[in-house]
Amino acid sequence: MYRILVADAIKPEGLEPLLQASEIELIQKKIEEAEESLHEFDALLVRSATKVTEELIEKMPNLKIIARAGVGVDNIDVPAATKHGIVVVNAPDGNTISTAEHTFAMMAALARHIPQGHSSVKNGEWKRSAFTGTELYGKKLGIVGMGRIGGEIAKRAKVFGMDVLVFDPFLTSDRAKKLNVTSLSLEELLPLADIITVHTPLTSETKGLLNKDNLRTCKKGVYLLNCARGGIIDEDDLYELLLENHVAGAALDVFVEEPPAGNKLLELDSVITTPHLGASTKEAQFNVATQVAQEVLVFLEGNPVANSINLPAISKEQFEKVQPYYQLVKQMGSIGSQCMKEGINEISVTYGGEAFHFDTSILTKSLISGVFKTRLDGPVNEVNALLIAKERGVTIGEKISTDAYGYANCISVTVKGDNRQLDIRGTHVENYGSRIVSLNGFNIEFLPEGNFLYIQHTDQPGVIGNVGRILGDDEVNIATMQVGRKQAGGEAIMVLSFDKPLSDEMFEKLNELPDISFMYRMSL
Ligand SMILES: NC(=O)c1ccc[n+]([C@@H]2O[C@H](COP(=O)([O-])OP(=O)(O)OC[C@H]3O[C@@H](n4cnc5c(N)ncnc54)[C@H](O)[C@@H]3O)[C@@H](O)[C@H]2O)c1
Ligand SMILES: O=C(O)CC[C@@H](O)C(=O)O
Repeated sequence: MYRILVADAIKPEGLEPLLQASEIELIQKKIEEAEESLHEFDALLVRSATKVTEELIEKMPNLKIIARAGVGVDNIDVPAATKHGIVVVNAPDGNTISTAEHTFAMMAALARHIPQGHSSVKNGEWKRSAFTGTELYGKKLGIVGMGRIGGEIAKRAKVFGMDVLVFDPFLTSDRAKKLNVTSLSLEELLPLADIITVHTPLTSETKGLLNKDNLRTCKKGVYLLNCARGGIIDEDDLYELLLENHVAGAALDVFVEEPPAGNKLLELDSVITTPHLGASTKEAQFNVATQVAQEVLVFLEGNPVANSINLPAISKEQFEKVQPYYQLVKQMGSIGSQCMKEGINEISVTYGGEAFHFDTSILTKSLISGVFKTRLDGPVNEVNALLIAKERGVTIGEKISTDAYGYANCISVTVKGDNRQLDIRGTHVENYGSRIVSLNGFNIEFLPEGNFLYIQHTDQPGVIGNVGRILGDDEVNIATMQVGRKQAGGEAIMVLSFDKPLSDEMFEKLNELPDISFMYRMSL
């Protein structure tokens, strides 16, 4: 049974996929109200009100996924979630249209002084000339951040007869051409635009992206809009430029502090505002709730998510290609870790054969998580595997090769410590399953599932018999046994599997046998 905490107001109809699922309990409570039971939740669903800090994450040791019903994840400490192995997903396009429409409504309201006119009439006035506005037609609209929302605004601006200038360092010339917009640097855009609207995420680079220094290069009388995140236009600088009438007016849906109690921008008539309503439509709220509900469900069922912030995005099609090897590499990592009784300096993997014509990075993450899972206490998974390896100074190598050692596909993993190294090879055969086919250069074949004993010994009569006898005397049943050697009379290996893990006592007894070089227990 998975327990999901819905901590913000998320549209209940959108949560239907989770409500319909079996083995899922959905609890709608604010964090403060759920304080006593935070440790029980597997998933957390939020909008922008809940601040998902590292402190909160630490109070939720069972948490596996954080879902943001919306686009911006600036209310979530993503690095902390990553460190704790928690997947973060969002709903990237469910509210695009609503936010673009809201921005457009704000633009029209700004240009025609609609909120001011509205208040004036309600106050019993009829001041027509005081609210003379400007047409949008023929004006130059500067869009800063040409992603999903920026793109929708550009389309609407074109229909209004506006000339669209955009600044986005990541915009390709192809997309600019398709949208029929002029791509400029910020320095080029600012002096040309009559109206500027920002649609970037809030990051360390975009905080204060528009400030008094560069806004002074704008035309006097420019209009500014921020329906993205508070702080992209520096609030103090904006206040100063509005007082000077250098900026004629600003439309703000978002603020650095929300609600913006005491914010001096609210004192100015030239500022029109809404309480972070960009995504507040029935349609957008249904879309984002459905998107994240589906993502959480898919994730809890063990399938790949499409909109993760801290995992490589992987499509269903891609996952079908990756899936057969996903568990195999994790088990190979686990074998490597359990057989290396010392610190690990290096993990390298080669994906051999025709099968690996896809992005193998998720497989490498699965391998690394397999290595560390048996060594670390906390959560270890594909989300934090690379970070854990980096923190421990472990070098990771990944190669693709055409050589599959006679198999259709073959994954070779080497785990190196200060003094030793272990080489493992595995393959996957359709309708047959995964097998380990070589350990330390010894050909062998076993299914990597269950409790194992790996014994390296001298190849001579009696060794296998002795092992069998000691186990038999203590009524330990051998489930399977595989042997391998490189040459007669040299070193050889045995891999035995048991229904239960081998006891310490039995391990010691076997270890005392003559002609045994070393042995390891593994649970896979
Ligand atoms: N007001 C609301 O209710 C509301 C609703 C939805 C989204 N938002 C905000 O709008 C933002 C944009 O949403 P989106 O769906 O268009 O996101 P998106 O990821 O599709 O687009 C963001 C664009 O910003 C660009 N960008 C990044 N850094 C930049 C920089 N330094 N300078 C210029 N451009 C830069 C990116 O290249 C990208 O094209 C979100 O991050 C969110 O914070 C607000
Ligand atoms: O939850 C909301 O209404 C705001 C969402 C919006 O800011 C977003 O980033 O998607």
